Amino acid sequence: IIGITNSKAENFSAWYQEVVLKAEMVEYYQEISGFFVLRPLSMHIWNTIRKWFQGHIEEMGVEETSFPMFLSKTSLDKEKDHVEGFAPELAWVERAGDKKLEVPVAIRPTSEAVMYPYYSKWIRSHRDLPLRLNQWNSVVRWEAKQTTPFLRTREFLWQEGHTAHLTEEMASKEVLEILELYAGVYEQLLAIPVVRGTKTENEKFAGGYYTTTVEGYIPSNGRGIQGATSHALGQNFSKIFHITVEDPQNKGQHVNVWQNSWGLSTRVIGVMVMVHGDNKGLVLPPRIAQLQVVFVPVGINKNTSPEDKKKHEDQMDEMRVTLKKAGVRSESDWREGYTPAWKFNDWEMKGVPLRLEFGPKDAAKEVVSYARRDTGEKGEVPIADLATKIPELLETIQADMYKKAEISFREHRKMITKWDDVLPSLDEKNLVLIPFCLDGKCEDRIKELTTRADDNRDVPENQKVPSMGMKSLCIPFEQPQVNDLVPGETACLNPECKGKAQKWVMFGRSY
Ligand SMILES: O=C(C[C@H]1NCCC[C@H]1O)Cn1cnc2c(c1=O)CCCC2
Ligand SMILES: [Mg+2]
Repeated sequence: IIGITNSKAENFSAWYQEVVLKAEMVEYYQEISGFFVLRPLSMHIWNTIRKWFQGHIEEMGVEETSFPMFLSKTSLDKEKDHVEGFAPELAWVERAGDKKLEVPVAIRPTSEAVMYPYYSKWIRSHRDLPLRLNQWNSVVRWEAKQTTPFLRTREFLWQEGHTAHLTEEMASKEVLEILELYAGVYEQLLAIPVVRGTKTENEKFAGGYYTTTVEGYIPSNGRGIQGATSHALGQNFSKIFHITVEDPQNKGQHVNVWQNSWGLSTRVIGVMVMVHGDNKGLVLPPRIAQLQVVFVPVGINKNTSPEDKKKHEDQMDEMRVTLKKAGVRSESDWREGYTPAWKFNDWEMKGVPLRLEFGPKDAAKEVVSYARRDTGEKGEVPIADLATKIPELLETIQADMYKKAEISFREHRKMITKWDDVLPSLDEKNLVLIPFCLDGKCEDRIKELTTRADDNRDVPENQKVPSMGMKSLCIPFEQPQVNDLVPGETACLNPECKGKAQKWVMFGRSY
């Protein structure tokens, strides 16, 4: 059978794996587990994101760089505090050919330790600031946990931006500019709403000063997912790597520069699949779809005369040219030996946003029949109006996909003021906003208190009650303006905590 055999609601993880494989997005790399091949459909999405993001950071004055993919043990040991937690994920090269390496080298899991010795060398005067470099590359993190395409892989493509500034103000301004671009990748390209906020002490990048993040929501399981992070590093790394400039305010004094680092990876593609996909397969937002429109000829069969078939083909080619001129990416499916219905299923599985059916009856009426992938809605467009109506329809699809996801996310963000309402709310696939004291120990306890002892009931997958506890996802920039939380007065929601709530914090089961 073609088409997706797993149901998204019944077995989400099996559905996901099946979709990314059958839609020809990825291939499992059989030779070594945890690695995947990205196929053209995925690379088109990644390249669309890259072009958009690259254009914006160039406007900001960010330049491109490319550093070696290996780092030496010596430079790694320099920042052992922040790396130590990650050491198990480092992949090492010990030998080249049959020669043992004097000093083993690690494959970069991220490039701070590779780049910052050179930041120290290049940044002498405050005139060298701001230094803003970004690189598009891949990194390796030898995950111990189960890997899954796009969401958790041992190698992934990303961009990593690393900047240095004279003052904390200049650095913090950029942190937010970049975060807004990350939100734009999700909201404008992938039709996915995200909540912007700050990570708590427990969840921030340990080597940094503070972390800002865009958080997504997966309706199928009600879990939160980190979308991308923009970190203020403070002066932590410039102290470790001695990146200083003479203070223009008072000569002779040296100040450590203020740094940021920011990253967005191919994980975004996995989020898009999970949020928009359905039981027929992928549903692609038109702005990132390699193929936006597929023409399928109908009503053509062995009784059709060769000249009629030829005429039909020419008309379809003409329509494709019209669409190409209007900036629409389309193909015609003339595959022999497959019924239109078979073709409809195939393109639906691959997520093509809009199908145009064209048969002799349509030709007679000088229309083309359309079917939207997101809603299934059908209709007709006069051939004469293609150049305007089809781009409009694609933008409508993009907007409707976003709207649907935004409503779903908004409806599943619950403000909770009674501790006993937390678990039931999580079990209804919600994220929760709770009055929280911001203390790391309290957060650890909240995770424990909301972890259900797995009683190993052998219930069917979709009734299996998730046992994981809730983590903090972010402190939303947009704090609910209600008086249920008076900072410093309202109690932290954790019943065991004596502390006072400082902020509404979004918690949830998460990836
Ligand atoms: O990578 C970062 C911070 C920063 N790196 C650059 C891009 C933005 C941001 O991700 C955090 N981090 C996550 N994961 C790991 C490391 C690590 O530093 C280092 C060791 C292996 C695993
Ligand atoms: Mg990790």
